Amino acid sequence: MGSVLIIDDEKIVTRIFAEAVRQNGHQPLEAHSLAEGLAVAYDQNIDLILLDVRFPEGNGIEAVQSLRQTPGEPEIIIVTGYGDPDAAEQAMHYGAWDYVLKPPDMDLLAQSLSRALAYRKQRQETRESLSLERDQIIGTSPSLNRSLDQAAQAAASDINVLLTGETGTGKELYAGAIHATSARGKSNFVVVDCAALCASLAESELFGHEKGAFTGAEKKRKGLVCSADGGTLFLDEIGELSLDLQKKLLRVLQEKKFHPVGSEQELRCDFRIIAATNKNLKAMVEAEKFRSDLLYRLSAFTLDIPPLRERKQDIPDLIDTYVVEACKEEKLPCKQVASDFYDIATNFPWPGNVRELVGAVYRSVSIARQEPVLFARHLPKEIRVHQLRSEVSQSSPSPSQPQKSMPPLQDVRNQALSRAEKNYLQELVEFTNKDISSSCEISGLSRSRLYALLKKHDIQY
Ligand SMILES: Nc1ncnc2c1ncn2[C@@H]1O[C@H](COP(=O)(O)OP(=O)(O)OP(=O)(O)O)[C@@H](O)[C@H]1O
Repeated sequence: MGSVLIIDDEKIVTRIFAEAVRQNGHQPLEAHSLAEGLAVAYDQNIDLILLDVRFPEGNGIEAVQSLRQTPGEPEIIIVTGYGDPDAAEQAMHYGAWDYVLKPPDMDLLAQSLSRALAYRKQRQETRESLSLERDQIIGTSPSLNRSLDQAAQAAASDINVLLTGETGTGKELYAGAIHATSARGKSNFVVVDCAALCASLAESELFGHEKGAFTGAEKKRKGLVCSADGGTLFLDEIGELSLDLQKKLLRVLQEKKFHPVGSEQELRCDFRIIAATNKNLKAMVEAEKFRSDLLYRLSAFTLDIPPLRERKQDIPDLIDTYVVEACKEEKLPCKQVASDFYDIATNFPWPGNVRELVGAVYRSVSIARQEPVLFARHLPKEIRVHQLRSEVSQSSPSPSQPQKSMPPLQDVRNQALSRAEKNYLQELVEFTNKDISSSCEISGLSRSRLYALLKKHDIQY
């Protein structure tokens, strides 16, 4: 039996769907606005959501990602009275399971529902059996967990993997984890930064050369491809590879054979490729800047790593980890982190993702030097300015725009999350009889993070 949340502003619709869900042996829950739906999804462990599109407060499709990130990581079926192919595509892109038109054929809806629940059960079972050596990858958000599951699947096979995602999201980290977990984990992990390959020497760097093959080739040299024999060749920034090298790489991928520069002898190597890019390779193919046959070969398994702004709940753990690391490197005593530091860092959009956050933590630690607590004041100025600007613009509506009567979805989501967080902490403190060590153990929070959250919610301990 699964728990199915129906979010629709028309009560008659939620009632009809609830009855159908009950008849199929599942437990229905109803919500009549997106905000209410989000609050229920944060409070309860929901398996699947039937989601309407048009709400007085906004578009249901825009809420798919937020709903997918609630604790139950539910599957979502969009049920709408207004068929729109673009909206259907967008819904799939955001991770919806199905897109069904109203009034739905109840048998078909029931089929879609049970398939989604069966898929979910299977995913949970395989998640338990597959794991990834992810020691360095910090975070527990649902979207990070989903990408880790995919990485574990990739590690269990030997096919080529294409990692996509914005700069600084951790593509190299994932590549290393996939390699370490895979059957090739004991052999070499060879990193090639395609953006740094110098055009005239790129071929010899990749494939090696014979002595005297060109001016300056004083010794025979083994290339990076050969060093990856038995292991993994990680091609970072693959979108930067010239068309000429793309052609040569394609041949190597197809035949696993190549000639070092200036050599007649053909070498054979066995390696797996993991490539990474922050570019849109499909758009590059259309612009004839990337070979479609190479993209096809590389992307047997594609894994998109979400940007940090879509997994804000990982930010406090990342801060805790990197504060410890920065203090160690700077040979400073370890610092505590005040709640305003977490709050401002969590509100910042981090266009440079985790790399930018790590840089900000290091800068804050070095500014604070011997001071024992990191406050928001220690964060780089541009981050504090961003916070200030958003506070000022929220508190003073522009005179030319009528004041909105509905809050933005993000605010509603944050409030729902904050409420759920407070309830959880109150129950935790009660359950553990205010024992901080067991509270940390049960919640998985670090001591400093737990203290900060208790303080934030004004909970006595
Ligand atoms: N989930 C994470 N946990 C801990 N550290 C992370 C995480 N993601 C990224 N980092 C850190 O952020 C920095 C950037 O990561 P990485 O180089 O893997 O990103 P990238 O996506 O390959 O970036 P680019 O596209 O610019 O090459 C590194 O210091 C890495 O250790």
